[in-house]
Amino acid sequence: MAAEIISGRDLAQELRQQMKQKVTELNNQGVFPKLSVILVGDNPASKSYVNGKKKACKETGILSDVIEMNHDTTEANLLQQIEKLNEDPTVHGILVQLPLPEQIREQKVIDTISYTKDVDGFHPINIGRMMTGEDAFLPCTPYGIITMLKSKDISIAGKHAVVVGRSNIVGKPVGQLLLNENATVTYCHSKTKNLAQITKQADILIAAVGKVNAIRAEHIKDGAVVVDVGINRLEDGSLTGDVDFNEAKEKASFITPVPRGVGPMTITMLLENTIKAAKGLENS
Ligand SMILES: NC(=O)C1=CN([C@@H]2O[C@H](COP(=O)(O)OP(=O)(O)OC[C@H]3O[C@@H](n4cnc5c(N)ncnc54)[C@H](OP(=O)(O)O)[C@@H]3O)[C@@H](O)[C@H]2O)C=CC1
Ligand SMILES: Nc1nc(=O)c2c([nH]1)NC[C@@H]1CN(c3ccc(C(=O)N[C@@H](CCC(=O)O)C(=O)O)cc3)C=[N+]21
Repeated sequence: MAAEIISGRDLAQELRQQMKQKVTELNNQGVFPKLSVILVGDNPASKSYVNGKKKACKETGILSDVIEMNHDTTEANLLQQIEKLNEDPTVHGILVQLPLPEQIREQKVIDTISYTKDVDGFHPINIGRMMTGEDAFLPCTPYGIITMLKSKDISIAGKHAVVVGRSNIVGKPVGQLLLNENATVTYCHSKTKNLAQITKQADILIAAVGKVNAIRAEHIKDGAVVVDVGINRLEDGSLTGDVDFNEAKEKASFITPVPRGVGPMTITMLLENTIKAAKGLENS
């Protein structure tokens, strides 16, 4: 059986259309949602992601501002810049593009962003609120994944979800959101033994590894839902995920492609979080 492909691009387009409306309504009330992105250094991949975010804001009527800082900028300088944005009432969302140069402590930066403007959902207060199920900014990639599953009426409650990867930005929070939806969740990582034996039990399999072909036919149960988060750039410049798509699509019931899968949904949820921030975290 060939899997149904879940197009993140199509869903993203549909949701962005609805968001335009929401932004217009806010504008009519004198509120102009604005995202400030800080980009440190000139990593080409980061630049390209930031451009994607800028373009998406523009399409939706959200104001955006990109602050570029030198590769050798100090941590103190960056923290000062964040404080300035924290205090600026015209700025609703703050995103510091990761990864950062090695002289800068990533966690220190995340902790400095006001949790009320933390549209990435990386601040410890938002992570804690996500765990307890209180209102929070949800991390964009995990939130996008849950939105994709729901758009296809894929039931999550009672399903065995296996997450391969345990980073703070993808693996851990996607497992938490699946748990919040009443899935039974298993995490795998680089120290996991017999990976295929565990992933083969998954009704919902999330691959967030960052390695080409980390997931192949042997890892997948017949009829599983396969979500490919990986973004790997091949030598010819093309993008591919963590899943061997051609093998997987023959076994899965649903599968997300790369590109045009989870990536566009990540950006869409960032827009959603920026609109939420403009309304005020506690009033949305
Ligand atoms: N589509 C999107 O919107 C986004 C895509 N990405 C992409 O998703 C991928 C993952 O990103 P991120 O979570 O930040 O990456 P990290 O490198 O932070 O995490 C990778 C995880 O995979 C685990 N891992 C590595 N090798 C193996 C293996 N052989 N078997 C099982 N687990 C393994 C690691 O284990 P351990 O913890 O033990 O080291 C780690 O937990 C990347 O390709 C990234 O580019 C990221 C963000 C957004
Ligand atoms: N503070 C912070 N927040 C992030 O959300 C964040 C980050 N740092 N650092 C890097 C990762 C990666 N990430 C992606 C977003 C969109 C696509 C995306 O739109 N991808 C398109 C392809 C884009 C292309 O062609 O280059 C697709 O998959 O179809 C990919 C990856 C967000 N991240």
